[in-house]
Amino acid sequence: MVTKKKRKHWELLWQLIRYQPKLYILDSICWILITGLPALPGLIIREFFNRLTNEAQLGLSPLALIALLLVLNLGHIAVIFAGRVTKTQHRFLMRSLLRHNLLDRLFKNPTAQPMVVNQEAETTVSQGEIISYFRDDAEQIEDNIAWISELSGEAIFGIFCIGFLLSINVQMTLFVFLPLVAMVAIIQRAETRIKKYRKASRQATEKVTGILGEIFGSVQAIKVAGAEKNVLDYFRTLNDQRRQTMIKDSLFNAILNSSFQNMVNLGTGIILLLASQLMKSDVNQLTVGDFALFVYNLSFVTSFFTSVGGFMALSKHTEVSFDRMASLLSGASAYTLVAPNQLYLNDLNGSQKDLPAIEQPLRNERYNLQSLRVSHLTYIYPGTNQGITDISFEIQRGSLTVITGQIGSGKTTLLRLLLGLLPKQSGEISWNGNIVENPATFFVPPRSAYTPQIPQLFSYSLRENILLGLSKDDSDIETALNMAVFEQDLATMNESLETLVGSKGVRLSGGQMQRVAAARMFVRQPELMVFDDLSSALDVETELALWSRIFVNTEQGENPWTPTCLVVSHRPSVLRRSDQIIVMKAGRVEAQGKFEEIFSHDTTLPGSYMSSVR
Ligand SMILES: Nc1ncnc2c1ncn2[C@@H]1O[C@H](COP(=O)(O)OP(=O)(O)OP(=O)(O)O)[C@@H](O)[C@H]1O
Repeated sequence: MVTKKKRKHWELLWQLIRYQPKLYILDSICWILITGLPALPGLIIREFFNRLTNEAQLGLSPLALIALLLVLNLGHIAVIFAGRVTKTQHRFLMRSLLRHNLLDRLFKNPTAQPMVVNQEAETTVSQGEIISYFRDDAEQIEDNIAWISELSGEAIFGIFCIGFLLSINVQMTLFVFLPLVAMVAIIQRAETRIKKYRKASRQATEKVTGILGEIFGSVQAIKVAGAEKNVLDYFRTLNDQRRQTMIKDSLFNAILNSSFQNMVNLGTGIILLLASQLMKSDVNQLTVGDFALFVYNLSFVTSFFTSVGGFMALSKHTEVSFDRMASLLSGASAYTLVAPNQLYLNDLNGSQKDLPAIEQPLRNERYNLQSLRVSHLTYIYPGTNQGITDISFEIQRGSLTVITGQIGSGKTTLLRLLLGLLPKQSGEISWNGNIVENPATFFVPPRSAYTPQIPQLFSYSLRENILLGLSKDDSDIETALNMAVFEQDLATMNESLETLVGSKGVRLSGGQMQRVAAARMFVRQPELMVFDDLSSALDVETELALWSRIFVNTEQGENPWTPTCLVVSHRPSVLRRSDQIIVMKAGRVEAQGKFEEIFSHDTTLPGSYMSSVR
């Protein structure tokens, strides 16, 4: 079991390395030279000392040897500079690829809501918590990749130096391996603890970033409730927990690193004692130059072994990071994280590939809505008995269907289920008599568009919020805004379509946000328009004007369009002008039909609800 997991983690790292092989090789060459070039002065030092004892082999003057030393050091500085550039570029690519792939996968979830799978159970991850995955875990994996090329550089010269040591004295060299054996044994024994501490510290960080996100998202609510002290106390508790787990994690790491360092130092001490004995003895005598070279090379070998120890611990942390990121993939393979997707980032020369054109939705007569049928649709929220059960209805082209009912009766759940934003547990949806297999990918423009109860706007201009990458003329945007009854609001805005709406549209009123979101739908001219409770933010006249414009204006002009509307509403005026009403109660359809049929005097609907719509 353990072996399988280990292999998998290495396979993922290998996939990442293969993403940009040329850059990786260039970077590795730089790092081989950065770590390896300092080994060469050892030869010069031996020559220098042997010259003092008249045992030199090359016959170079001391000045020439010093000049050679200088040239080597200048070359070293040059490769350090090049290595920094390649390393930064490569690290950035690795981190970006992981983040891109994780984000791409999250967007593919029907709800685009991050969910983490832990022990078979799925739980949502808040916007604040997700930062820890995108920042800390991606950087951990990036660190591991960076270490591989640095360690390969050290390994090549480590082996080269071991060769030298062996050529000088085999017996002494064997002691070099003792610390390495001990380090491997320690890592094997400490594996569970390394992972446990790292997992706990990541989870604690996740909680802190999570609460920070929630605090900043609800400052007003906290102030209004006078809950500042309680919130800060809770924040402090989470920070204390984080401090404790981080200290454990860092301390354990530091203990491991220092024990590796000390083991290596002890090994070096033993070797030096042995060397002094050999230098004194008649047999196997070392020259002063040999000894100088041995000591010089020994430092490379020992620092390489210390790095190996650190690297083994780092790899365990990387396994934790891969596991954590993979838990967000909703069952997709961990390979999704390392898939070689295009990133469109600047390369080493500063050039960048052109971004792909945004796919413009194509209208296709074949998809024109004639009828939409929903049969026996059911969804119960996991772990609860809330949701909707056995919902059936049919919608005809060009009609207005209103879903109504008391709060919590399942109206939003029904819309979300129909649009594939929740996975249906049973039932069927057919579009023109054909079963819709995957509603999440089917109910998109130009087939369908949706405005949720709380519309999502971005901190861009009005134009960008409406188009979201779509290519349309200003006249189309203005027509859409006009249909959304926004023309008077637009006239008061100095910057017109270039007006910035602020983060999440804070510079707009609730009603303006709703109508901008509606204009976003209209500009796409979808066959089916789904609104979740427009009435909540619009006054009666504005809403009536909006419905009249939808059904009057769309049949005229250059591009006649026959939209079909499915809306949640409680407003009597909308219920009256609808073609069909679906009344929900406790997750089921309580009544269905035209206004007069449903709200006649002998209705069985609850009195309070009846009086609210009459
Ligand atoms: N994510 C969720 N997890 C668990 N239960 C949920 C979830 N979302 C909604 N519910 C429950 O499902 C039921 C239906 O909720 P839904 O939001 O569909 O009602 P609604 O009719 O749209 O309400 P409102 O008129 O207040 O918008 C409610 O009892 C609600 O508490």
